[in-house]
Amino acid sequence: MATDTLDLLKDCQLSVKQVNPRQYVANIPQLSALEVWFQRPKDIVRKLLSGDLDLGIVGLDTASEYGQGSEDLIVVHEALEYGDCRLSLAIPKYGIFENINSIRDLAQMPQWTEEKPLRVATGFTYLGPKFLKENGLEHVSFSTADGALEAAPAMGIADAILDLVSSGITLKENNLKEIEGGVVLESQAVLLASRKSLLQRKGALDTTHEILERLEAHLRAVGQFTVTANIRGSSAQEVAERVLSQPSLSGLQGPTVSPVFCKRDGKVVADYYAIVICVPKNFLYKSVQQLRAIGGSGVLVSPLTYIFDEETPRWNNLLKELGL
Ligand SMILES: Nc1ncnc2c1ncn2[C@@H]1O[C@H](COP(=O)(O)OP(=O)(O)OP(=O)(O)O)[C@@H](O)[C@H]1O
Ligand SMILES: O=P(O)(O)OC[C@H]1O[C@H](OP(=O)(O)OP(=O)(O)O)[C@H](O)[C@@H]1O
Ligand SMILES: [Mg+2]
Repeated sequence: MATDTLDLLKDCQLSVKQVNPRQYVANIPQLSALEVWFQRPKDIVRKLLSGDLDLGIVGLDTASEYGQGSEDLIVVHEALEYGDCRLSLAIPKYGIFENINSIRDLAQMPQWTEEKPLRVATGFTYLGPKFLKENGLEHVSFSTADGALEAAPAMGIADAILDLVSSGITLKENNLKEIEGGVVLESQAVLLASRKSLLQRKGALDTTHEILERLEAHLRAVGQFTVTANIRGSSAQEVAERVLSQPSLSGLQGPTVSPVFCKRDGKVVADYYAIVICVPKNFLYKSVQQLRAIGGSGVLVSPLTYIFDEETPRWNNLLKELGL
């Protein structure tokens, strides 16, 4: 996730300057009051809790596992849109599990007793037991490892595993399957803060505000295109009405309509109007079709870099969360 994090910050014009890759401290020239430290994900959460870090970027899975519901940990941005994965329970496809397809089926298997519990291998020793208990699995024992958990059932070390799944390829290659109701949480990269830092450390809240604004402006923009087109019409009002009659053309705040002037018979007239709208990327083709349907021509599509709103909803949520 480190590379994706650096790429995201760069896209927000917050380039992290690291002297060399073996140095764990760096800076961001645009944010002079900030110091960047490269740490293992779990250590980032631990150091937020101990007060050694003010802000951190990790997966929600790591935040939940090592944050353990602490009141001092605040999720400032819950969807940085990378590091997508889920924490999920998986069992072998074969043997006694062949017809087990849900966590209910698993809980109802007669095999699990106090003497011979369901053996689960997981690195998530806080979330794992909590989840299985909440799902009615009484007789469970846990073992832990730092990686390659998918090997545990075939090695005879465990009956099930609880680990991160993204494409599902690792599970498939190891003859394992996920089951209905077995997802503990959906995860992606999040921006975390220490509540104490934001309330007590001078400048921490201002810096968080700036980072949050840049992240939101960038992430809002990546899903959109700016579309401009020329439309023949009798007035801006009439063109706007035609544009707004189409479901995919309303844009962020309705269309901008400007007259396109030309000189005819010595007079300056406007027969055409230029419209500018923002369009979600997945609606692009539909929007182009709708523009054509209302007489649009010369459709230009450009990427959007930032969308700065008046104020970001997440900033207001953060202030509320902090009681400010
Ligand atoms: N296969 C995956 N696809 C997408 N995201 C993943 C995947 N595996 C892990 N992640 C996300 O990346 C985060 C970091 O995982 P990763 O295993 O890369 O950390 P690490 O640097 O190896 O740390 P550690 O050594 O503590 O395991 C996870 O917490 C999770 O949010
Ligand atoms: O569903 P997939 O796309 O196959 O990805 C899932 C795998 O990715 C993670 O492992 P990682 O590569 O981080 O190795 P590790 O378990 O040794 O940390 C996770 O622990 C799974 O093993
Ligand atoms: Mg890992």
